[in-house]
Amino acid sequence: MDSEKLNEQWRAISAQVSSYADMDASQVSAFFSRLEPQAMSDSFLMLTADNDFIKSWVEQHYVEPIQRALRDLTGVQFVVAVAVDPTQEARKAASATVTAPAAGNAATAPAAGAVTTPVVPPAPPATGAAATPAVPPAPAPGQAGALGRATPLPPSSPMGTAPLSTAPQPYMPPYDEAAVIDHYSPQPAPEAATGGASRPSCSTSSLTFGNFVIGDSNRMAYSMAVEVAESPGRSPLNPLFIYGKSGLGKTHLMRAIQNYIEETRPGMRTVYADSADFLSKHVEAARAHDREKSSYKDFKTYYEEADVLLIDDVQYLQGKTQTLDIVFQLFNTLTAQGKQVVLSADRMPKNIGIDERYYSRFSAGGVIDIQPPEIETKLGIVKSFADEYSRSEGLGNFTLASDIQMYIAENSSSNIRELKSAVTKVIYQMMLFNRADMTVEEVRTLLENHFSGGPSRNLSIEDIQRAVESFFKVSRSDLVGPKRSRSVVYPRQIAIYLCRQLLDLPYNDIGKKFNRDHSTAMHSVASVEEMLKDNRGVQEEIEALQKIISEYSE
Ligand SMILES: Nc1ncnc2c1ncn2[C@@H]1O[C@H](COP(=O)(O)OP(=O)(O)OP(=O)(O)O)[C@@H](O)[C@H]1O
Repeated sequence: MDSEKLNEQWRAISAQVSSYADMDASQVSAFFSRLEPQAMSDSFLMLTADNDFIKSWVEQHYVEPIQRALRDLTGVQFVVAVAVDPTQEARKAASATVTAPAAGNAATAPAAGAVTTPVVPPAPPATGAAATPAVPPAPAPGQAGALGRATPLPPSSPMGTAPLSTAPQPYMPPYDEAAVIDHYSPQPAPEAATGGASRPSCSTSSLTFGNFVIGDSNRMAYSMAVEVAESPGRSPLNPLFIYGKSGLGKTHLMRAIQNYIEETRPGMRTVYADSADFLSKHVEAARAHDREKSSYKDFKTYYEEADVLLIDDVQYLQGKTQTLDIVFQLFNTLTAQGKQVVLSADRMPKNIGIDERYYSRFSAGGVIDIQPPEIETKLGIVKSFADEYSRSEGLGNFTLASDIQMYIAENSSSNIRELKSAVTKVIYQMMLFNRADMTVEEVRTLLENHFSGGPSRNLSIEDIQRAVESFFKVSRSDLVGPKRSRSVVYPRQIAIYLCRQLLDLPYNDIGKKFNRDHSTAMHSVASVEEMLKDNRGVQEEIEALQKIISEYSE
């Protein structure tokens, strides 16, 4: 079978799997993007996965639905084999650690036009009492579609010094075309659909799966968290390591796992520890040890007896060797007994600056990042938070006007804390002065100094593309087109890098504006970061470009 036919067949099989009521179409789509069909005969289908983790996940969760789809489509019982293709992994090298399975559950119906509705696990196999909790309402419609919008420039953005005029011949680094990851896709990829099902929420904390708004930026992390909550201690998600910048929802997911388990498996002991808190308790226990021998033992026992241990923000332990050793011992003790460990950090394990034996063990299970939220996700969070706030404050039928919601979503940075506090501020103002009819202009004035982006929130991807085009003398059609010559690839990578640094947008959104996919955008950023480490020419160009671009946003 030629490859075109094979791909066509695979698409039909994927569509069939997605159509099953017990499958979450968006997760199937996200997950199957990590698979490639290699061969198909009358009763045999061979697939390759990015890596071992994906392979074993597919074997556990998707081989049976694929066989079912094949049976439904052909009437024949197929054998489905999955192998690992290291080339595939290499092509997606930039996303090597973003290997995420999906919880095999249906999703809540999406709000019209929005892509931000929580995916939710079905009631887990309850080991104790615990009725399935009430389902909170799904987020209301957001406004769909890509918004070519103004986004903030981080206040800390380095502004360089080299003026454009001093760089008549832009520097070009050595170029190896074969090594370029470049998935050119001028046709926008179809939006992943979200299915529908009931979802749990937990009463013990406000941070639950039920009020976690899902978008492309966090769907996989959410799915993995759900999977862990449903089946704690099961490989391959033990340990689970969630990473991402501040305020993107790592703690929310960890607490949601904890709450879900506490509610559905009352016999299990879950322990959540913030690393800073863990460190101070450890220091305290070590000090008290001289006076009272049991104190250190008590400290350790508290964690050792956990069935599920969640340690948040482990980057905080960098350089704290003794505490890290304790974490590592606990980690080994618990995982060896099949107890679940969940860790989080603001960066991937290998970038934390800890001993290799730690980070390689921490990376041994599921490693997943949370990306900055897309505009639709932010909108979903604004809406959901406003609803939650008005419910908890007993504000009755209060709603936040859609233009105000959009204003906040568009202007807040990726840190959801900033977004939430903007909503609180607006609602508070409305209530305090009995001004439910506040206009978006008034909200703009109220929030004038609230957002961290400052004046550069008027910057867009197009502004950066324009600056890069004139700097490197390339045309827009080349910058976003299929060409892979060195003179085009390098400026394209720089432009993508700058978009990521200055606009704080998800890779997917950036990739789309360059007709590229998420992994190509990620790879571009990783390549430039690599060059920046020791290449003065590249550093100077980036500085010069940042200076030019900063003028656009003044
Ligand atoms: N997808 C989401 N849906 C709803 N609320 C969210 C979402 N993501 C984040 N939040 C909210 O944003 C706030 C910050 O999230 P959280 O504390 O989980 O971030 P974090 O990634 O752990 O940050 P840090 O690294 O600084 O600890 C919380 O109030 C959380 O509930």
